[in-house]
Amino acid sequence: MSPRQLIPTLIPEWAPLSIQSYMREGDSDSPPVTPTSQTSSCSSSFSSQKPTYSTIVEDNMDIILDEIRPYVKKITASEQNKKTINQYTLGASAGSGQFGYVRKAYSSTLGEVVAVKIIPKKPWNAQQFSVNQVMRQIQLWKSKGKITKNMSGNEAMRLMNIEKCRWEIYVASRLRDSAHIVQLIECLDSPFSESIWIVTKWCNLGELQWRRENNEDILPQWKKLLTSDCTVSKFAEKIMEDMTKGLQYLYSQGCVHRDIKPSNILLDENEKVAKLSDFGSCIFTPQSLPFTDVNFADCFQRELNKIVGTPAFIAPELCHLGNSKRDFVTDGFKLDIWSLGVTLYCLLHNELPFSGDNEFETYHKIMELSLSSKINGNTLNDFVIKRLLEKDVNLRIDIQNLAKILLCDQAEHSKNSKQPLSSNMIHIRNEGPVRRFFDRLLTKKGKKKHTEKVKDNTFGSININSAVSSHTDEDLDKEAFATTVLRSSPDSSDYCSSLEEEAVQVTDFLDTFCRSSESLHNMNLNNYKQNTEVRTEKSDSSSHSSLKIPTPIKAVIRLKDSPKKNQNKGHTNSSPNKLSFSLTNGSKERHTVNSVGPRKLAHSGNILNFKAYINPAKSDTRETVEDVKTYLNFAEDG
Ligand SMILES: Nc1ncnc2c1ncn2[C@@H]1O[C@H](COP(=O)(O)OP(=O)(O)OP(=O)(O)O)[C@@H](O)[C@H]1O
Repeated sequence: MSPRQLIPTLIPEWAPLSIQSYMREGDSDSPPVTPTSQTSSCSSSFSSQKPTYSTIVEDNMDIILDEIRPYVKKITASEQNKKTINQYTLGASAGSGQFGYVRKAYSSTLGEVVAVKIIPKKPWNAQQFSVNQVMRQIQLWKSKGKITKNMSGNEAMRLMNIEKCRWEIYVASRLRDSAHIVQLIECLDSPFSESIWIVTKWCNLGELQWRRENNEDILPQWKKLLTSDCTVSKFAEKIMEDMTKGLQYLYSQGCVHRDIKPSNILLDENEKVAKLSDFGSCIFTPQSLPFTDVNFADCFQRELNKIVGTPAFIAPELCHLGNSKRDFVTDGFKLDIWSLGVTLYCLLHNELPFSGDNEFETYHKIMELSLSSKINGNTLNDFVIKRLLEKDVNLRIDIQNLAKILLCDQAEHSKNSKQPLSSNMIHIRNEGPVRRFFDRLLTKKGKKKHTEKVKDNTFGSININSAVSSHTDEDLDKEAFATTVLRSSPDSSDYCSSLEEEAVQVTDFLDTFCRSSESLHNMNLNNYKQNTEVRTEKSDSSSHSSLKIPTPIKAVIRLKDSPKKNQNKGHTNSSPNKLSFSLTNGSKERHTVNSVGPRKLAHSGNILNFKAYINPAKSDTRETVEDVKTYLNFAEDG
């Protein structure tokens, strides 16, 4: 009987043989090669490749592994029919994402229902990694001496996918101390398991839904979270409160989420709380990671300027593709504030604020379309539009101020009531701090009716009169905004005296992590949906697929879903499904990319969209080789 083949695992020492054939003899325990210590013996042009956030993380994977080890348990018992695995009895499917599917399960040790996310090690979505990405990764591993022999694309993709899971688990393990984050319980894996199993707390109401037939409809899910007197506005306030707490916690950990949207917010009826989930796009500031690198600050900065997330929720400062305003992002935390603003807007208006026929049109609207016509005198709505959906990143409210403004009443409450305010109680209360905040704001408005220009820091500098009664952006006193948003005003003590004045310090906001699971959202989702066996009724109300890609380059590589491909099935060989290649140098990579050919590329709608976006004056409907080059160059710079 031939021995069972070992499959790579989260914990490398569990399946040493599986990668041994790619490693230099006796090299498996050698320290990681840092970008700066690369030797000139690496013939590939990749040896001089600029370090990125992800390469730095990868170089320090040993440290990441040490951190996640306590959470990774070996699969010791599982049934063939997949009804049980270790102490978990699996139940119904709860939904699926781009990389795996989620099942409800019962934990006999915890005595409670949990969620189990099952991620196949070999990506089931063949488009999760582009050919380009896989080739680069193989070259990188080669240049660092981590592999010596050629590796098949499939094998590389599997290792890349496992590495992506390690990061996601690491992030989740760092974010376990907040009631507003979906908590990681543990992960299961073994050298014989085709999948990685991530166990988290169960959120019985599922992802946040927002689309409804009529604007004033209250969704059943909402009523379960906010049991009494649920209105659209009150529900949105509740989400704002919980998400502010969630983001405040992320900020305290130096973590930028980068994919805040309704489908990444899960609702828990028992705790009456909304929680943030899906940490695959998260990045930590260099200061908050347990390793250093001389290039880290720069790489973080570059990573922050990549388009990662979900197009409709991406902040305007990221949408300046291909022009001088790129590299605009220095404060990653404000990207999340914007996305929260979009989420709240969806709840309040039952529509996306910015939505185009393709991602580039969406970006254009995000940058150019004013929401001033949506200012309607509703305090919450106007606050969201003026402060969270402020296009100028310098004027947008930051998380410290948002938390200070919205949550200070809660701190006062706990101080005054002497009653310990458990997190559950906070959420069960009908009159949450946000409600009281807005009520108070309205009262204040009445009191200050005659004040010319109210410098009221309850709103972190918002001009109360204009926030409540004016209907245009022009009425905003931006200068007052800027000064009060950017510094913490002593006047705010009036309402926030019980709060710690100092937010947790994150020394600077440079840089990022290059997510290895880059994907172009539309193509990915379609393809994935075709591939997956698990079909669940995923609410259309909130499902917007993430763009886990710094650039649109995947459209070049992924021809699978292009109109041309549909007409002519002869392109299957260019599909990443069929990846089986090995590379020795960068020029060959170019060849491979070019061999896809401009003619075929001309059928990728995304290139045309990209072209129109970069140069709206040119209205031709055909791509030239130059267009493709521009596209690739842009992607390379991404
Ligand atoms: N802890 C949980 N409790 C309850 N339901 C969950 C939980 N985690 C996930 N789900 C359900 O499973 C679905 C899929 O979750 P998953 O995290 O795999 O994907 P996603 O976040 O929607 O997408 P992607 O990972 O592609 O960005 C969710 O939309 C949600 O409905």
